[in-house]
Amino acid sequence: MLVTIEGIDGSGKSTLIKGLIEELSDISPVFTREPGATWIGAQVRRGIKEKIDPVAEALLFVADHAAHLDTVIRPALKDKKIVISDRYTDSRYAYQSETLKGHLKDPKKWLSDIHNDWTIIPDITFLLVLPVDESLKRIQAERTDSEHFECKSVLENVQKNYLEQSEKDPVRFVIIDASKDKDEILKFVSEIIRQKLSN
Ligand SMILES: Nc1ncnc2c1ncn2[C@@H]1O[C@H](COP(=O)(O)OP(=O)(O)O)[C@@H](O)[C@H]1O
Ligand SMILES: Cc1cn([C@H]2C[C@H](O)[C@@H](COP(=O)(O)OP(=O)(O)O)O2)c(=O)[nH]c1=O
Repeated sequence: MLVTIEGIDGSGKSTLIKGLIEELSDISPVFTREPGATWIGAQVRRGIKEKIDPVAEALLFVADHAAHLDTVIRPALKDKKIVISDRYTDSRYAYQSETLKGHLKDPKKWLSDIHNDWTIIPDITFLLVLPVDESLKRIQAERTDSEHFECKSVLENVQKNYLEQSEKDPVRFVIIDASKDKDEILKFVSEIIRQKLSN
């Protein structure tokens, strides 16, 4: 089973994942992430830092996804493992629909077409939703250097793109009010994963 955790920067994904590692230790899921589970992911981070061309950056994210499927996701699913990924394809649709604006005629169509034949759709996606001002406050509280995605206007549209995605696939998406207490979110998410497993 493939579970993905999505949301804008600062929405609480890493915190939730840290909690799930403990909460779900009895069912030993494979925890992974995008970008970064593969060596290509390391180049993606370099690309973000160096503010490379948005099309090049998008293609690096897609290449990282292809390598991630090949080296982590497919083998784990084949072993009947539960896979939980911190970010996945919905991040691409949400963020690169923004960054590719003005560079491609129809970024959303391009992003959908480029994944279509080969990506693996998650079984369930938890989307952490939070007012952008709150997420920026959380990020500023803990980080010195911010990435080019981490600004109000971009994150407002990124969150809109996420919600648009969730409306297209209401069965797969579970919307989480990320302003709730982290332990309450953790309890809710781990219970849903267990329920889904027992179905
Ligand atoms: N439910 C929550 N309520 C309040 N603060 C939170 C909550 N979840 C995470 N945080 C804090 O917000 C900041 C960003 O959380 P993080 O999990 O790193 O977000 P993300 O991985 O989505 O960028 C951290 O300082 C974290 O402690
Ligand atoms: C996976 C992915 C991430 N991103 C962005 C989201 C983040 O701002 C940045 C780095 O991701 P990440 O390391 O998850 O940062 P954070 O912990 O702040 O969420 O890359 C994309 O733009 N497209 C993608 O496909």
